[in-house]
Amino acid sequence: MPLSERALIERIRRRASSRKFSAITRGIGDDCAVLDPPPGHELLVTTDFCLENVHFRREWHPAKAVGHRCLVRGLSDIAAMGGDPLAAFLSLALPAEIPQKWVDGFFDGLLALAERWKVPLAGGDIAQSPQGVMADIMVLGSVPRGKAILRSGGKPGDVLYVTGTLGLSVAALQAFRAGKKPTAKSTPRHFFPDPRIDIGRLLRERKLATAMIDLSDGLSTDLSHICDESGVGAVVYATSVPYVGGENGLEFALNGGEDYELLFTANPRARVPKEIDGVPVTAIGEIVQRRGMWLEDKRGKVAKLRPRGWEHFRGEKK
Ligand SMILES: Nc1ncnc2c1ncn2[C@@H]1O[C@H](COP(=O)(O)OP(=O)(O)O)[C@@H](O)[C@H]1O
Ligand SMILES: Cc1ncc(C[n+]2csc(CCOP(=O)(O)OP(=O)(O)O)c2C)c(N)n1
Ligand SMILES: [Mg+2]
Repeated sequence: MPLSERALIERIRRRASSRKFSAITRGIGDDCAVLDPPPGHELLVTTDFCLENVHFRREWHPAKAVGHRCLVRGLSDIAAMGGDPLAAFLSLALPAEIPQKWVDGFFDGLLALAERWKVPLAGGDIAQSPQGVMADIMVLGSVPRGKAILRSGGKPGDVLYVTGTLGLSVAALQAFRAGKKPTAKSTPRHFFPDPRIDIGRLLRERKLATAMIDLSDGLSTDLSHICDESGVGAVVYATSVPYVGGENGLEFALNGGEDYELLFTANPRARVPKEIDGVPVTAIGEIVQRRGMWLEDKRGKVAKLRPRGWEHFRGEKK
């Protein structure tokens, strides 16, 4: 059984004290939080569910990793716009039978990541859930007016880039399904992914990216969002996609999901660094005028690339 609603909110309030943040006039404790965004900036707002047995399993994921991954989902969206996070809000529904120890672990993970990126938890809601933990994270961010990097800016001829190494997160899930016990040590990118906020900001500041998205559903599906919004197509070079070997390596990289890396397009003349903050930045393809997506293999053979990443309502499959 968790603490009472009142006691729980008091505990969160104590732990999440947002006094030291200049953008927060009023944090936890009133009807609304009062925010004071930097002058000349626009607000970014994103919200994402984190649901038991959809996004995590209590028997697979330590509470700390669940809290961390919950906040990462929002921070990664802010990164994908080239923005800086301002404040986070958490709506949390807990089943009556959950131990307070689990709840404390969840906040350990969430607040450690919030601290690392200096994002105050400035409000939220608590309710009893009829079944399973349900967390909805909302993150507000800011970006200089008119400078957000949209999904819609891709142009034919642009080069397609991705940060990091893909497919590691889904590989950990597959290991769980096979009865193995992957750990944060063996697969940190699954349990404790770091959001690519600094990279997103640098790409915006240096005007390098023309379009950007974070990889939550999987490269094939998230690339289709860039293509749809930009009104373009794309060719991906299979041999360039950064993944760790293994028979399913490429499949995991293309369709796995929850990589929380950045996928972006850039003008071919843009000087995109090969590495940013120790994270590799790899050219994996190009944007073309013709709508659709194609995968080119090492012999130059081209096949249709379909969006086969994560989709809710398609039944559990990965
Ligand atoms: N229930 C909803 N009501 C309104 N807008 C929604 C809803 N669900 C998703 N959206 C919007 O649809 C767009 C795509 O959502 P989604 O694919 O979940 O993005 P992401 O992968 O960044 O979370 C976003 O602009 C999101 O805000
Ligand atoms: C128990 C469990 N099963 C499956 C997955 C895999 N999974 C769940 S949701 C998802 C995709 C991302 O989630 P979504 O809610 O679509 O995020 P969004 O695109 O809205 O950011 C993946 C790969 C998981 N993380 N945990
Ligand atoms: Mg979403």
